[in-house]
Amino acid sequence: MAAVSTFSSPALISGICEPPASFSAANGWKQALGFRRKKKHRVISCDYSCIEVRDVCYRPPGTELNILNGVNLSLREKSFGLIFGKSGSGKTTLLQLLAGLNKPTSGSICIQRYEDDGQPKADSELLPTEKVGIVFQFPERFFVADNVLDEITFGWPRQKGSLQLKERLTSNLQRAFNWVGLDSIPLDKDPQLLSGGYKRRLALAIQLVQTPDLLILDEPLAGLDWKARADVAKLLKHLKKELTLLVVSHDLRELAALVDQSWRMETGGVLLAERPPV
Ligand SMILES: Nc1ncnc2c1ncn2[C@@H]1O[C@H](COP(=O)(O)OP(=O)(O)OP(=O)(O)O)[C@@H](O)[C@H]1O
Repeated sequence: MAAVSTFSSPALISGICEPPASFSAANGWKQALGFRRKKKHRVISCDYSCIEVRDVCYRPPGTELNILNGVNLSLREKSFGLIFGKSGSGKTTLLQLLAGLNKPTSGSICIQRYEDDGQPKADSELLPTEKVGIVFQFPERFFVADNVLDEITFGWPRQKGSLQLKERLTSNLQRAFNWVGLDSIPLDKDPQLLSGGYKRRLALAIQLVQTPDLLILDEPLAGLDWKARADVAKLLKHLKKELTLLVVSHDLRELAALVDQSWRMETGGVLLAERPPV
């Protein structure tokens, strides 16, 4: 499976510049042939993409009540989005829709590209779920292997024909370990013997190996001591330079400084743009 980035590349800078005067003089033949000096022209393109949740409602199959009611949000690439709100308001339900674990009852979840002046560029595309990573609350409870290497490669393809994909994942692995600061941990260490903070780093690395464009985190600081919480928050600050992060959390104080956009989920599954109350 080829990794195709659905997000726009970093700002492109292209320019058509005149050569220096001395160079032009040496090329007098241009004038002889009637070439005109081109006006200096520099184009800086800063088009960007947003993940957009559009009017999404969700009602679990066989139930009578919507958990989410007309949810809208737009999160710019390589930014940090935070959703907070009361327990039971529907935050995790929304994350599950974004990760493709359930389908909205109505509405859509898309990638929309924009020109640098904010005008939409062509039609939006549905968000490809293979470009979304999700780290659940207390991810260490789902560790299955007895060493770090087996844990991180647990979901990798086992078929013989998937050599190319495995090679790509292996090269991603080193980068993911560097990103999360796991490079000093022996690969044969039992994941259950890692500290709380390092277990979270491992859970992040497992997702980062797949090079997601959007990484979703449900309560990434829950259950950690103050030092590990500070370390994971610092790591998330670093990660948002590389990819888009959408986080559900009650730990607003630690995360407030990272937030680019935030929303409160109200009881009844309504989402309102709001700064975290810290
Ligand atoms: N499959 C389901 N069927 C019926 N109700 C459900 C289902 N899944 C979730 N709910 C209900 O939907 C509501 C929202 O749940 P959700 O887990 O999304 O809330 P939350 O905001 O993430 O809560 P918390 O902050 O406690 O994690 C809850 O009342 C929950 O009981």
